[in-house]
Order: sequence, then structure tokens, then C-alpha cells
Amino acid sequence: MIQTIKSDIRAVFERDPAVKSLLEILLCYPGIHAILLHRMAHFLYNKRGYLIARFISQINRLLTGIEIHPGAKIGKSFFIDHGMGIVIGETAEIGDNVTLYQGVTLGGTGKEKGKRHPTLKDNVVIGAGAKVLGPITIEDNVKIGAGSVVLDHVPNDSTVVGVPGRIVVRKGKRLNNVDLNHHELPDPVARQIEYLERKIEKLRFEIEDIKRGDHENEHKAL
Ligand SMILES: CC(C)(COP(=O)(O)OP(=O)(O)OC[C@H]1O[C@@H](n2cnc3c(N)ncnc32)[C@H](O)[C@@H]1OP(=O)(O)O)[C@@H](O)C(=O)NCCC(=O)NCCS
Ligand SMILES: CC(=O)OC[C@H](N)C(=O)O
Repeated sequence: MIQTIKSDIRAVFERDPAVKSLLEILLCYPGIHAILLHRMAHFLYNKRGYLIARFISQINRLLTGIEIHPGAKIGKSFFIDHGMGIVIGETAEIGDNVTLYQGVTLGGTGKEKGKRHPTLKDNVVIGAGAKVLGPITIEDNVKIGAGSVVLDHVPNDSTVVGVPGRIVVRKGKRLNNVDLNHHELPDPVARQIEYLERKIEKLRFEIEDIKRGDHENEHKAL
């Protein structure tokens, strides 16, 4: 736990050019206060202290303007810059070295039950005001532009912008404005594979939901 908290503090030094000192981080960074309180709430949630965990999460929201459900899983070296207006849902999963700016939502679409919030892999950056919705996976090294609304799985090393979110950079190459660059025409096979990957991911979550439901029913029957 201590090592994880140290990694959160290091992340501020690494990712915010505005920071001047450790004391400033401890006193003036709501993102740090929020992740400290979340790590405490998540510990209690895992021990089935659901009400106290939720209460801490609401105190956290009151103090920082950042609402993280205690069930959300968050990896090390997590950085929230500014923070106000962030909402992270119960079944969200966040890898290591992830950065969120103010106004980001990791939410549900309102259509799913069970796993209903996004999974972010490592080194993901999500710009101010972006909404990432549904049980989708955002793979490693993805950047999501400020103000985007992302509803689909995003493959690794991509930049997504706009509403709805579209991939504009993949592995360092721009994908838009390619009409006249014939050597860079969109690859229909790759697009189809990406589409199928997204569908498989969606089906996987649906199967997990069904299995979880069966498991709960078995328990009730016993
Ligand atoms: C998306 C972002 C991460 C840049 O990623 P990148 O991989 O370096 O992408 P580029 O800057 O090369 O931009 C790629 C294209 O997307 C466009 N673009 C970039 N950000 C965009 C956004 N938020 N919305 C819409 N289009 C955007 C660019 O204009 C460019 O278009 P073009 O190819 O037609 O010129 C960055 O623009 C961004 O939005 N960062 C968020 C930072 C933030 O929230 N800061 C708040 C601090 S308080
Ligand atoms: C307001 C803003 O751009 O914040 C990003 C970062 N804290 C910086 O100062 O660059």
C-alpha cells in the first residue's frame, strides 16, 4: 500500500509541469487526496465493509469533487490532474500509470448489468471532459482527446478524439485525411478485424454476466 501511494506521488512529479514541491502535492492536489481516500475505501470494500467504504467515497467527493466508487480497481502510479467532476464507476478497472484530467467519466451506458464500466490498461491518458462509457477495454498507451465520447474498444497505441470517438492516430501514424495518400488508404481487412475484436470483447462480457447470474442463482437455491 505504502509503495503504491509513493508511486501516486511520483506520478505527479513526472506528469505535471506545474508542480513545485512535495509539500505542494500533499496540500494542494485533490487528485492525491482522492486516490488516498479511494485506496482506503477500496480496502474496506474488499473486506465487505460496503457502507463505510461508500461513506468514505462520498466524503471524498465532498472534499475533492471526485467521485470514485469504492469497488473500482486502480493500479499504481495513478494521477488525476485538477480532478473536479470526475466520476469512476463501480466495475471500472484501471491499470498502471494512468492519467485522468478533470471532468472525465468512466461510466455505464445504462444498458448493461454486472460489468458495466470501462477497463483501462496501462499508460492511458484521458483528456478533460472525456466520457468513456460501457464495459469496453481501452488498451495500453491510448490517448483519449479532451471532450471525446468513447463507446467502443480501443486498440493499443491509439489516439481517439471526437463524438463518437474515432481513432485518428495508430502506432504513431495519422489515420485521417488519407484520401489523396493512396499508400495510406484505410485497410478494410484491419478495420473488419478491429470490428470483430470489439464484438468478441462485448460477447465475452455478456457471457461473464450470464455466468455470474447463474452462479448467484445457484447460491440462492442452496
Ligand atoms: C488527443 C491529445 C492527447 C493529442 O494526442 P496526439 O496523439 O498527440 O494527437 P495529435 O495532437 O497529433 O492530433 C491528432 C488529430 O486529432 C485532433 N485532435 C487532437 N485533440 C483533439 C480533441 N480533443 N478533439 C478533437 N480533435 C482533436 C488534432 O487536431 C489532429 O487532427 P489533424 O490530424 O486533422 O490535424 C490532445 O490533443 C488532448 O486532447 N489532450 C488532453 C489534455 C487535456 O485534457 N488537458 C487539460 C489540461 S487542464
Ligand atoms: C490547466 C492545465 O493545462 O493543466 C495541465 C498541467 N497541470 C499543466 O500545468 O500543464
